[in-house]
Amino acid sequence: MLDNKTIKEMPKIELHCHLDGSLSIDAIRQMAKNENIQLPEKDEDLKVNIHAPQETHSLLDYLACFDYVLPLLQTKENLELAAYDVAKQAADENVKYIEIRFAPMHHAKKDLNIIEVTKAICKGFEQAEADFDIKVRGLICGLRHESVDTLMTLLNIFAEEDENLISDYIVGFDLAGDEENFPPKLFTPLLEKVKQKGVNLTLHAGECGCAQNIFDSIELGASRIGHGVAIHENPDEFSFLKEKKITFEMAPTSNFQTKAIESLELYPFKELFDAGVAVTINTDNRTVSNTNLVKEYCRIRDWYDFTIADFLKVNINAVEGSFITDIEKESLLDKILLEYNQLG
Ligand SMILES: O=c1[nH]cnc2c1ncn2[C@@H]1O[C@H](CO)[C@@H](O)[C@H]1O
Ligand SMILES: [Zn+2]
Repeated sequence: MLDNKTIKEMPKIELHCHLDGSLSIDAIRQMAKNENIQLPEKDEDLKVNIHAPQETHSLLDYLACFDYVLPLLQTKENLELAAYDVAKQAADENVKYIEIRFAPMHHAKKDLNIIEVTKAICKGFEQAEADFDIKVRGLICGLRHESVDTLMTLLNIFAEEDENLISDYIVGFDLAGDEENFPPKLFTPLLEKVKQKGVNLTLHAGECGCAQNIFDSIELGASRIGHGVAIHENPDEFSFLKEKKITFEMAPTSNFQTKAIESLELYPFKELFDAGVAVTINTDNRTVSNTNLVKEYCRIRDWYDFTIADFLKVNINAVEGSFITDIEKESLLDKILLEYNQLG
């Protein structure tokens, strides 16, 4: 069986990681200091607030855990620090390319507008790229409980053509939050606009037991699906998903925590992989799920006895599904192939 050291050394690509769910304890403490906000002194006490319990009752329970850090994420300085911090953690896990997603509206509760929020986060990405061997891009999350009219304003971020930092770093759009009460079809007018603008689309879907949300999301233009766990109900559709080259962004720890799936026997990762569907491995939320990408790879190894070649395939899937240009994909692929060839 593959050892942990080799897994740590493997070059990795991560497509599904939330900024607000992935802050290190050091960064949280620094941000609180910047804002004069008191936190519990002991890390043990702080962790109770920032990690979701191993067993939450539902996705909504899990989502409640994000509230704690949001008051810290309302200034340019802290947003830049947060973006840098998450990219740094990923670089430490030998992630070579990461797409970090965030909901601008979560961070525009005080003085900043959504453009200022986005710019500050992109600055953090830029600094991380300068300091570490990692390429970082950002995705904009719309929150499903917001009205379509409100969410439409997020598309202004993609109109900032003369704003180089934003157009260089922001590569796609997503809908996150309460999938059960706000299924994809509600957002048809919004997603039509996303399509018209030629913005890449990934959607959280099939995290609440409803496989139809996956098919609706694809119909509405998503080339990638966040989690997609409910697809286990529809094995007959795997060939359709393969043909359509739909990328599944799965996150083992999170998927069990949110009750997206009840048992390992039902978890569709391996069936999708064997059917040639483009599955990928992600953290979702390093802090809320108390994980990192090395731990997620170890889980997959333990469950399915994955080999280096299997992990390479998963990473090729991730490169192909990423929202960078074909030329960038080629050079990223060359880079990771070189490192894989030097392993074990
Ligand atoms: O697994 C998930 N499913 C749905 N929404 C999520 C998940 N993880 C995080 N968020 C939501 O995305 C927002 C922006 O990062 C977070 O604040 C949280 O509400
Ligand atoms: Zn997510």
